[in-house]
Amino acid sequence: MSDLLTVNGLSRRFSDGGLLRKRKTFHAVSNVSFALKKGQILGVVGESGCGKSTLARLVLRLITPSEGQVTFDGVDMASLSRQDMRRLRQRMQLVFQDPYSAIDPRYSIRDALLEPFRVQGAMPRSADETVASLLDMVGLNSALAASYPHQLSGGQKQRIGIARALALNPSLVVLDEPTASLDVSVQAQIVSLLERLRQDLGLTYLFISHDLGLVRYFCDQILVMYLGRIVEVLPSTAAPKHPYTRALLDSTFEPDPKRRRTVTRLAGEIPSGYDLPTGCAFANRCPRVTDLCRRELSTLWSQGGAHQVACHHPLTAAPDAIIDERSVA
Ligand SMILES: Nc1ncnc2c1ncn2[C@@H]1O[C@H](COP(=O)(O)OP(=O)(O)OP(=O)(O)O)[C@@H](O)[C@H]1O
Repeated sequence: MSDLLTVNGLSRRFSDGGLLRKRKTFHAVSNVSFALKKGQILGVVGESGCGKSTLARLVLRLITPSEGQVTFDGVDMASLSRQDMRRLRQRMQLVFQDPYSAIDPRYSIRDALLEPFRVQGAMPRSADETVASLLDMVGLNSALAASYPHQLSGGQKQRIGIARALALNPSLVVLDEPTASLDVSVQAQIVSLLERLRQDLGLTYLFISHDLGLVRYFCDQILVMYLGRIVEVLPSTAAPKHPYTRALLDSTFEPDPKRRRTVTRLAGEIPSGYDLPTGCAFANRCPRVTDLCRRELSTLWSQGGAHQVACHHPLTAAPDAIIDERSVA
């Protein structure tokens, strides 16, 4: 399987609005590299503010990188003219977290679904048929075409958001927390819809979430981000080796009491992105920290196969072996 998307040494810094001499630089994404194969689902996980959405916007070139390169299907996106970029955009689409703000409340569902064609200046010959087939694709009745967003439930709106993203037949879909604003039962329906669409349409997903449990269930490969950097790259079935990934996993809900583990609460504050520490950014919260961690940042190093970790003292025990005795009734 060939790579659809490759990202090399991608960084993005933001300057605050201070006067020139006092201006401070915020490191939102630092030196991120990965490859995403056609047909695969890559999860990007981390706490709020770790740079997930900035990474998504960089990949889609909605913002330009401070450094680094994004290659889509063999084409360096920085080399494209505006017109070529517009053409390429059809092949990479974004599904937003908040379906409420993603659809203009003044548009009927029909108009919302036809908008991508209008923007590209390529209206379909039979607009009604196109709208009906998009609605059918996401499991909605074609009668909804005449409705307005306020008449729809959150789940229905997210289905419209997905249909709109798929209208122009993209290859890559970036899903930015697509289920975060939905009820748990609706979340499960949206995840299974996304899985069916991926199989039926041969889509490739970049799936952004703060929920490691969901990412492990849905994705093939996972990138774990902490303060703008990748701290671990792991296949979804692998046991985490970075203490941060471990702590994220421990904080997810495990319905099976036999597999339930001790919940480790992360102590300490996330350092500021204005003032990155020299060593590991997780050092002040890490139970395994040593002087080496405070002094030197570990590069990502191989743990066998596709598994890589940026940690001087990676974990060795399998996670599910660590069971909280108190929770086993
Ligand atoms: N245009 C901007 N100017 C200044 N800082 C920004 C800008 N965009 C993002 N940031 C900062 O970069 C950091 C990363 O933000 P980002 O939205 O990528 O994180 P995230 O992991 O997606 O968080 P969340 O899950 O809360 O959406 C945040 O601290 C944010 O304040």
